[in-house]
Amino acid sequence: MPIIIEKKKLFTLVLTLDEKNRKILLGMKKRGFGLNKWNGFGGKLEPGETIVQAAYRELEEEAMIQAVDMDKIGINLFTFENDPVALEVHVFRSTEYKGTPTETEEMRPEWFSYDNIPFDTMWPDDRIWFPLFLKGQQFLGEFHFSEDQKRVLEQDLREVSHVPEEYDLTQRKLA
Ligand SMILES: CNc1ncnc2c1ncn2[C@@H]1O[C@H](COP(=O)(O)OP(=O)(O)OP(=O)(O)O)[C@@H](O)[C@H]1O
Repeated sequence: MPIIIEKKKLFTLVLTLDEKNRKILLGMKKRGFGLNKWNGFGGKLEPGETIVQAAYRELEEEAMIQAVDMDKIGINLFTFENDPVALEVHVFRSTEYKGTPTETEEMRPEWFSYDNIPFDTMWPDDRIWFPLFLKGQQFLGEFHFSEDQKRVLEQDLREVSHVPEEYDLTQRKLA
């Protein structure tokens, strides 16, 4: 079946690392899309906001911390069987922050060792691209999901030396 994209929605996803202690901050999603999964912090853009602004804002709203640094490390394009709306998720890596991670209405934050990331309770694409993310390698990913959002049916992940401003849909690998 061809993968048809009629529309895409932009999202951010920020993952905060404690590189010295090889730990990553994840949040348990308490409501909405991705409920009961561990994930980074992020969400949709607000009107008039840039992708980077949205990344800082969502981290602050959901984990109550302020990133000091933030590097865009990759973009993942998610599609779902029988759904023409693609999610374009801009992934950021942050290694320094101010404040204390605190539980909010949306997320319960917790630190995990790099060797003990709870992939079984995360989006199934995460275990595929996290290895590149953790070592700081920039990437572009495409993941096509089953209609029930439980399984990755097709995937393409590549390393890049520059992450573009937006995903060029004409260069898609899965189509
Ligand atoms: C399909 N595979 C996926 N794998 C990993 N991460 C995924 C994902 N699909 C979406 N994501 C992320 O999940 C968050 C949803 O955010 P979401 O709660 O919908 O956004 P936002 O906070 O704006 O919503 P509300 O304010 O509650 O409406 C957001 O970070 C987005 O990047």
